[in-house]
Amino acid sequence: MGPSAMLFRRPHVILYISLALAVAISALTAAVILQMRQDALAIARDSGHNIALLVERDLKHNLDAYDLALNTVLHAYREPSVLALPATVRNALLQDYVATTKGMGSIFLTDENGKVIFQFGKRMPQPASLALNELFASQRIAGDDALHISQPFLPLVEGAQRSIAVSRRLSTSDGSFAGVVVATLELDYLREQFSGLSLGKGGEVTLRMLDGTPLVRWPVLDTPIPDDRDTPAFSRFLLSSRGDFIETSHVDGQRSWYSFRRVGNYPLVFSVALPEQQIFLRWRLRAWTIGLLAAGLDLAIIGLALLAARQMRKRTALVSELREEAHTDALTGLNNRRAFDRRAAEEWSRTQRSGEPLALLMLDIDMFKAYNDHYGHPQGDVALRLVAQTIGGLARRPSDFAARYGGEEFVVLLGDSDLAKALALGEQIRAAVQARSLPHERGPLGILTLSVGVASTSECSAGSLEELLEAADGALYRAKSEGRNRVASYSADAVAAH
Ligand SMILES: Nc1nc2c(ncn2[C@@H]2O[C@H](COP(=O)(O)OP(=O)(O)OP(=O)(O)O)[C@@H](O)[C@H]2O)c(=O)[nH]1
Repeated sequence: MGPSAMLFRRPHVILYISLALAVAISALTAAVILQMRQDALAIARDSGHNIALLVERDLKHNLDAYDLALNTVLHAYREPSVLALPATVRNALLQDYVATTKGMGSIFLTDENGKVIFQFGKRMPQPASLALNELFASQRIAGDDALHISQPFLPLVEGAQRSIAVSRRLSTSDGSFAGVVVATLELDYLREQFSGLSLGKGGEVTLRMLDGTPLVRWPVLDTPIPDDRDTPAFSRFLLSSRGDFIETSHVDGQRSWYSFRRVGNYPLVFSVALPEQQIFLRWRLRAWTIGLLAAGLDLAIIGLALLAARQMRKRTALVSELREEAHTDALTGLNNRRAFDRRAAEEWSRTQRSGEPLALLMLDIDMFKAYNDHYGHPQGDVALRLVAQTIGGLARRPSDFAARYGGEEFVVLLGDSDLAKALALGEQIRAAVQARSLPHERGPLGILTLSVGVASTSECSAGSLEELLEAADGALYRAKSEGRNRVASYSADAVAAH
């Protein structure tokens, strides 16, 4: 049997195959969607890293330049030969050094009393109006001349912008306080730098001091930059010099992907936050599209398989119906002549091999032409059905095979039956038909009867199926000629007459 024939016999197999296919498609789709999600996160992560890295390097570079400017001024004022120069020449010289720093508000140097000795910049702070008293006081008591970054402040100068001050302490040779050198950095400059970053919708960058003081945020908020020093996100900034993590923002309650870096050795931390919703926005759209397509495909496959299975079942039912019809006599419901021929040939071969006897009954309704003529053809059909029913009801063993041989003639094939058994069944059938007492005016007894011819290989030496048929037919002829309504065997001695 070929694979397609096997499928036709088992339509549920196609359903199982389609289900397996649908499951495989779903699993593959889920794997692709998950991979795409990871890719989306990886892209956001990379872009966060890159932004943090580039900005951190730029900030560090800028602060290093500030430090260099402070040191230049500092060293110049420790150098007697520079100090000997006229103030205008000295200042012009120094200006050239410090003018390269970006975002510079101003740079100035004071003596130990806060008196400005050198100053340069767009907005010159007046010593009396310095909002840097605190810085000055803390540098006075500081034990070293390390770089100090101040809290943000607004210089008391017209047009000044929020700034931070980067300062170093001037010490005399014995280490006592000799003044400060201070450079102010306008935070707007940094904001401007940050504004050029491409962060996507909802993304933000923030520069904070390590004590949590926010300095610059982009995009700019309408409200002051939220102080988030007590948030879980900020506490993670303190754990290491760089890293990334997902955390819920305390500002808008959104989960965001954070990437952060400390700015060199300065007490500053720069962070990038990209909202998770935004990171997965495109992925979500694609995932839905792919997911729906896959679901549609699954449904189509299962639907088609259901349809095909239904068609196959219909076809199988039709085929068996046709097969049944091809072997059944339409009028009586008994096996037809073709079915008999096939079965008889099979049985003949089987008994030839096994040596078991094979018997045959030929049955013919008596004076049926007269019955038809008298009662009409339709009633003749009724009688035929009744006789067929009687024969079928008695030839019930699995090895019995009853068929309509043609017209008003029937046959019964009896596997593993000798003549005695066959005669007994013939007699049983004859008696049963007689017992029905169907009126037949022209019949031998005034009721419908039949004659039976019997032959069995146990008694006759039939060399072929045809010879066995001929023997049974001959016996039937004898039953008819000897008066009808009787059973006769192929030999004259075995006739049972009634
Ligand atoms: N109603 C009906 N009659 C059928 C059918 N097939 C055959 N016959 C009739 O059966 C009759 C057979 O008659 P005959 O072969 O002459 O034999 P008989 O009249 O039975 O006489 P004996 O066999 O000698 O007893 C014919 O009249 C056929 O028309 C059928 O399907 N339906």
